Amino acid sequence: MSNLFPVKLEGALVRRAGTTLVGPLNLELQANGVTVVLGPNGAGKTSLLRMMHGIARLGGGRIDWACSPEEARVSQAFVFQQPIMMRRSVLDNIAYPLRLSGLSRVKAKVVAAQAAADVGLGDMLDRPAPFLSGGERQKLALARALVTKPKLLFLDEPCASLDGRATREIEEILNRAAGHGTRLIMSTHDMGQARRLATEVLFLLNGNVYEHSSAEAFFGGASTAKAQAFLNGDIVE
Ligand SMILES: Nc1ncnc2c1ncn2[C@@H]1O[C@H](COP(=O)(O)OP(=O)(O)OP(=O)(O)O)[C@@H](O)[C@H]1O
Repeated sequence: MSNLFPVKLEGALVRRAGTTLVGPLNLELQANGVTVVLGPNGAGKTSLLRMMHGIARLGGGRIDWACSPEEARVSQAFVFQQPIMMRRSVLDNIAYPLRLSGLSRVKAKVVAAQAAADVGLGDMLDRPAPFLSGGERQKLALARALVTKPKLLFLDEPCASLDGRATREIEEILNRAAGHGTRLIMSTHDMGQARRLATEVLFLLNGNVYEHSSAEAFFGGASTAKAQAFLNGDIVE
């Protein structure tokens, strides 16, 4: 259970060069579950996640967490589609956020080694991150994000361009994290993944939330024609 929630967005938007990328959005998310953000290319999925995480500047409106903004900031992490790694070992990459949070070098390495083992990288501790495969790199990104035990984890298409096996392994890690109480908000283009992981769906179109419903309701028959067309694999604009 997380004390960041409910989070309320009121008129929240992101602008870039005079264009509104996402919003204005009114949205309330509750403490439990896995929110999957769906929508066609350019719908604003990445912008929404970045706005909520505070790495895209709020150009209007507000985002109110159930805790202070500072507490919300330190309680969340973000996994990017193309994770940025230090050109150092797997262990050093995972230990880095722990060192930043003040843990001693020795303690950080012990905790990081366990986190690496938890995502299946236990036998690659000394391998330089640039030498990892795409799937291994994404597991490293997850270990690095989860090692500080965030209450909320954003993921932007975490399995894009990964094969079925790597995707399954990543989903197992995400399920475990969710089971341990980490709130997940993620975008994906993989409808199978959305069905497997989502407890609720945010369907975005043209920078706005077009549908917000339980996964059961959404996949059972979306309530808007455009969401249903998207589910059917049609081109939606
Ligand atoms: N830095 C930027 N400057 C200008 N426009 C941008 C910028 N980043 C995104 N956009 C535009 O904002 C809109 C929303 O982009 P966003 O990446 O949030 O969509 P998305 O749903 O994540 O798309 P995709 O599925 O293709 O990743 C798009 O039209 C995109 O071209």
